[in-house]
Amino acid sequence: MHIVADQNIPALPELLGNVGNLSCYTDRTPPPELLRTADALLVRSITQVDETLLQHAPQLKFVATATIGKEHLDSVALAARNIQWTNAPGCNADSVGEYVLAAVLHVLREQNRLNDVLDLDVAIVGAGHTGTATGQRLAALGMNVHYYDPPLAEQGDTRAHAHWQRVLTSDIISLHVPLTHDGLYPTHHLIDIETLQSLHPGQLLINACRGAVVDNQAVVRRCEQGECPTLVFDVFEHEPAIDAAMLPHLAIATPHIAGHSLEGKVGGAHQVTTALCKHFGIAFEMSLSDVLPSVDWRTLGAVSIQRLPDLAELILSLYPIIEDDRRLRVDSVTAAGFDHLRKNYRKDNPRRQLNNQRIACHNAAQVIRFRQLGFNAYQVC
Ligand SMILES: NC(=O)C1=CN([C@@H]2O[C@H](COP(=O)(O)OP(=O)(O)OC[C@H]3O[C@@H](n4cnc5c(N)ncnc54)[C@H](O)[C@@H]3O)[C@@H](O)[C@H]2O)C=CC1
Ligand SMILES: O=C(O)C(=O)[C@H](O)COP(=O)(O)O
Repeated sequence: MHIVADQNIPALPELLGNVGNLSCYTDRTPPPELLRTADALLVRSITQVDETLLQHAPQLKFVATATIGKEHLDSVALAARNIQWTNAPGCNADSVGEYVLAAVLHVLREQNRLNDVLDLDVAIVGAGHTGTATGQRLAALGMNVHYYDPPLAEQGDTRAHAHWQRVLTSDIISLHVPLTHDGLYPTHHLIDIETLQSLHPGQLLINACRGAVVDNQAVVRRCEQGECPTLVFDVFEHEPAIDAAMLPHLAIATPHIAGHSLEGKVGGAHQVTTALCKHFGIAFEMSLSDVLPSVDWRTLGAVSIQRLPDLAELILSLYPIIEDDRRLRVDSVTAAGFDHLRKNYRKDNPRRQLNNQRIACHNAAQVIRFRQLGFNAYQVC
């Protein structure tokens, strides 16, 4: 079997072992000479799998994306050729949760508002894998988290509501929806100029889902009026050709790396390998921990969860999100620079998740809160 894969999907040589011959491509689109003999194709979110690509792949039987997002796969074109496909649901949800946690702590610290957390309302827009991972962490800080998700509310999910006005009046609004253009609740330009006009400087809007969920031109227009909300964007319309005019208005801007912890990326690779083997009827028994590089465990004494400055200091020392912002502003405002930064994201020092940090706690309540934040917490006598 010939498997063609994006070179930036980690651990594939170990995972695929003897499953087939692996060829990797480095650009956004795999070259036709590789596609010609491909039986399976493994991609990331930057590869458009559409009729143009499929025309070059007459033998293709299976496509998987090692990402949560799947709008880059043309399901109609794939179905027309009877090609099975899948994404990797939830693979990097904890990574996104940690990204938003770090972003919120950074912004509140800069604004001298860390002591206000118990008064802050958080609207999570989209209560799926990434929204839930994010909401859990912000609730652990003591914030009042609610979930706006009309499709889930309709299905009777009691966590979810459908009150957009409640979103607009929240102190923090964090977006976690797929990019959709049709259906009852399309998300393309969900945040438009009208919405942006209604937000004020005390509010924080975070986009770590897809760029086009927010109208980027409207952001520039809104910010030029002044008195705009604080903005944190990991994703942009028209990536990798982002609108540089937006950057000065963003408190944190990063190159679509919210899901790029090593655990998130290797998790995606593991999920697509499992799906590929299942599709072709091949036995596959490797677990994620077989391929995830181990870390040197560190045991930290629990900082008091009530002392937010200490907790913020700890989390931001483990994931200094502002370094990702600086790299984008310095290196990557061109399309080539943006892509380069993503491909080489922390190559020498991969971002590891907080569950690699052991926290010694003195009571059960502390253990629960630290675990909700994502740490590997345990109780000492
Ligand atoms: N920046 C990054 O690195 C990453 C970005 N993403 C993006 O985040 C998106 C969400 O990921 P997950 O939470 O894992 O997806 P999910 O499929 O688990 O959850 C999405 C939720 O959004 C809800 N939803 C759909 N339309 C909505 C609307 N108009 N208003 C409110 N809620 C709506 C759905 O009912 C669902 O519960 C992905 O589709 C992907 O595009 C995901 C991972 C990493
Ligand atoms: O999972 C998703 O959806 C994402 O957006 C990824 O985390 C980032 O995309 P890739 O860089 O992995 O294509």
